[in-house]
Amino acid sequence: MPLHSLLDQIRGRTTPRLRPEQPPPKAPGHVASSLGLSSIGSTFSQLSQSYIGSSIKLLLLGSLIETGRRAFCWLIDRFGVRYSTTVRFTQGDPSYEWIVLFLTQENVWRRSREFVVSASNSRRKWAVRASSDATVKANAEYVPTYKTPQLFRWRGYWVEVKRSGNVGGGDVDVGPYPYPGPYGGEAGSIYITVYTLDMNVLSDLVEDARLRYLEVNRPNVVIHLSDSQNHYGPGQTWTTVKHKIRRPLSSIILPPGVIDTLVQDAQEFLNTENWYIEAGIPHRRGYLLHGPPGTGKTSTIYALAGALNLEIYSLSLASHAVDDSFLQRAASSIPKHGLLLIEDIDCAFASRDDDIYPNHGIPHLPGAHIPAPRSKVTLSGLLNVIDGVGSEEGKLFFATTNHIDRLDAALLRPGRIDRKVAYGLTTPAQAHALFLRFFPVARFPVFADPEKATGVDALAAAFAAGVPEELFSTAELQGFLQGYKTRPVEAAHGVSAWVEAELAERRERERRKEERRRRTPMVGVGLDGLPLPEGNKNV
Ligand SMILES: Nc1ncnc2c1ncn2[C@@H]1O[C@H](COP(=O)(O)OP(=O)(O)OP(=O)(O)O)[C@@H](O)[C@H]1O
Repeated sequence: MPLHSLLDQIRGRTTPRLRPEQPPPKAPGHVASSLGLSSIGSTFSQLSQSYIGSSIKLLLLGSLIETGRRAFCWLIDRFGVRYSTTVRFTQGDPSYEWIVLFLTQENVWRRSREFVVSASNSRRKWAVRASSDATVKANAEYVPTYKTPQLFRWRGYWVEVKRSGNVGGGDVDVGPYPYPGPYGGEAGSIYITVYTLDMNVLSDLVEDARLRYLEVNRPNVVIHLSDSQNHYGPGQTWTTVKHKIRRPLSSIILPPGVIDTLVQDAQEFLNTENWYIEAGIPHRRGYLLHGPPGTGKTSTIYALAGALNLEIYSLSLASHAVDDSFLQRAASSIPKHGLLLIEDIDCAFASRDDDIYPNHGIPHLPGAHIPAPRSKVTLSGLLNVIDGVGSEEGKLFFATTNHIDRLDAALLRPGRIDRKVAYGLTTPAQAHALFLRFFPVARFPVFADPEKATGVDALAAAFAAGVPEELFSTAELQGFLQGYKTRPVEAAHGVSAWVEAELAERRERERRKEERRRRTPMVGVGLDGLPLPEGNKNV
């Protein structure tokens, strides 16, 4: 160690020694500014280093999270697609009714938080009762708006239910079911998703829904109606469902054997599908019930459907919404063993004299010409439907008419109409039976008429004798008897006077009709030889 350094150490002071490589000291002012800049610079560089570092870290973290989220969604999607099955039930299809009932029974919407309150409706099945108080129950129902998806357990599986479809303008559910109803809007759909690997679970669920529906409707006949083409938008056909209490076959009063033969025939048809297949004959059967109004044609079909457990799909060709393509669609959406009913089938092919002698209940003004309604359905369109073109087999087809003579021979040929059943005005035997249906012996004392010591059977005979043979329909007699629900004696004695009054009224109606016809200016003679009223020149 050099001597001066050693001396410095001994003195206890250290004098900075300039190393030869260090730059010479600068002026005091210059040093200060140099020192400030460098600290700012270093602070800035430190800051920017930490900022960029944090940003990068954040970026990495965000990317990691997003990637994780996407991977998770992907997994969920994969899981959803692979391990769940979804089906859609669209309103207008019969299966929609099954699922509505099923969900109601499962009380799926009990956690709904948005309701439309409505007055009680005996037909509504789709409501939640908010109170256990019987009087409240009877007066108001809470119909869920069904917006939120609901999860529920069925036989140990998780099932999710969702609903779609707008509700005609406002978001209000109207009518007995949670779908738009006659207020427009698209058809409602219900989506059911079952979370399971087993595909059969879903079909089991649908079958369960169907069986419950059949069970609930056992005391009823289910009638699907096709009100209008645009009811729920294109594709929707059977838009309304009605439930009628099943009518016993014995309540239909017809000549002996008529109804039994009909039921046996339909039952045999349903039981012999294989025979039809082996014989190469299309498995369908057509029936035409014809005769005057009010003689029991429709009642027979309802009672038969009830006895054979069939659902009725009824449509009217008079509706202007029904054309060939609609008819085809409607017929092909009827499930197997459904009964297609076309009432008043002749109205599709109105004859020329309809304009002169309207039977549609439209009062004719003197001299006025009101054209009879014409259907948009063509004969060939109707024949295609009856032939079952494009639709499943195993269906019964029933038609009714008051004018069999107006029907085209092509429509009546076997294979289309296999059985024709004629209905007539009431015979004395039918009048007798009708009286006893109103006043059964069991409910009325042995001597219903104590003065003459006669029972209801004798009164029924007197009633039948007072009704001229085949002049009145059963519906007309039923109307008369309804005025005497608990008074068989008055009913039996009063029928002759009623008959007189009815016949006098008919004569008067005929007279007025004849007079109107005479006053209506005629312009020629139609192809059928009948006079044509003004406005009918081109017919
Ligand atoms: N043969 C019958 N047996 C029992 N009830 C009958 C009979 N005919 C008519 N009725 C009663 O009359 C009413 C009308 O009957 P329904 O509608 O079956 O007659 P319809 O022949 O189909 O008439 P339309 O040709 O006008 O459609 C029903 O209430 C039904 O109970």
